[in-house]
Amino acid sequence: MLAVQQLEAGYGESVILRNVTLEVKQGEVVCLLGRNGVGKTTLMKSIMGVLKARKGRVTYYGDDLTKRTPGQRAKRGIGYVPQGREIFPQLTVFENLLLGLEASPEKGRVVPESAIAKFPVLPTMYGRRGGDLSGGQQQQLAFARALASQPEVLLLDEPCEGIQPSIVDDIRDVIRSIKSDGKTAILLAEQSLEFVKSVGDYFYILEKGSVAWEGNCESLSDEVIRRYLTV
Ligand SMILES: Nc1ncnc2c1ncn2[C@@H]1O[C@H](COP(=O)(O)OP(=O)(O)OP(=O)(O)O)[C@@H](O)[C@H]1O
Repeated sequence: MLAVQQLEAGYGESVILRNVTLEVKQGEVVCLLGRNGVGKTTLMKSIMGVLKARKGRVTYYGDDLTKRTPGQRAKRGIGYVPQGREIFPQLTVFENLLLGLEASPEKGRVVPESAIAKFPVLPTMYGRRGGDLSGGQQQQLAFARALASQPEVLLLDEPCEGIQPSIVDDIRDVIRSIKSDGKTAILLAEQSLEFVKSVGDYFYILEKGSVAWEGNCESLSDEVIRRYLTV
């Protein structure tokens, strides 16, 4: 459903991604792996349209999104949980959630129960400012905010980074439950191989901004890990 074809992207004079091609299918969790700085976040931003592609294409059900704005991509069904979460610190938890509805194709709806039910802690803190939440709570809020528009594709950029183990487990359960409904595709940038193996179906490894290896998560061998992922 989501395809990236021969994508090139970068910042200023520097080219970060070169000739990246990948595909994310409905009901699958596709993992994006690679050492620090290889371009995982840059790829996420390019798919979302926060960063413009210099070459290549991003398509969704065959529809070319490459020239579309991030808002248009969100309305088309792509949800994004950025690295670092990007919660609005001065807004309340509830207001942060309402902002997720801005990406919804139909305006004026309420935040769907399905988004909230996955994070039962959030309704207990609706009136608190986003900036006063712990990192793990902010991550849950960012995730629920992305789910508010009921996306068909979810881009998750290192959702477990700096998060306490109990919340990592909660996030794993949420990803599994989304996967089990079979409707949503997930692209997950992740450093933890244990996490990848517990939720992932397919993986792509980036090295120097290009896809260096890909395969089913069960086939992720120690040799591939040593060659492309060990620091
Ligand atoms: N806004 C920016 N301006 C210039 N260079 C940038 C910018 N953001 C990232 N880079 C550079 O692009 C390269 C890829 O960074 P990116 O954040 O995409 O990697 P990553 O694989 O997500 O790394 P990490 O696992 O550490 O998050 C790095 O060399 C980084 O320094």
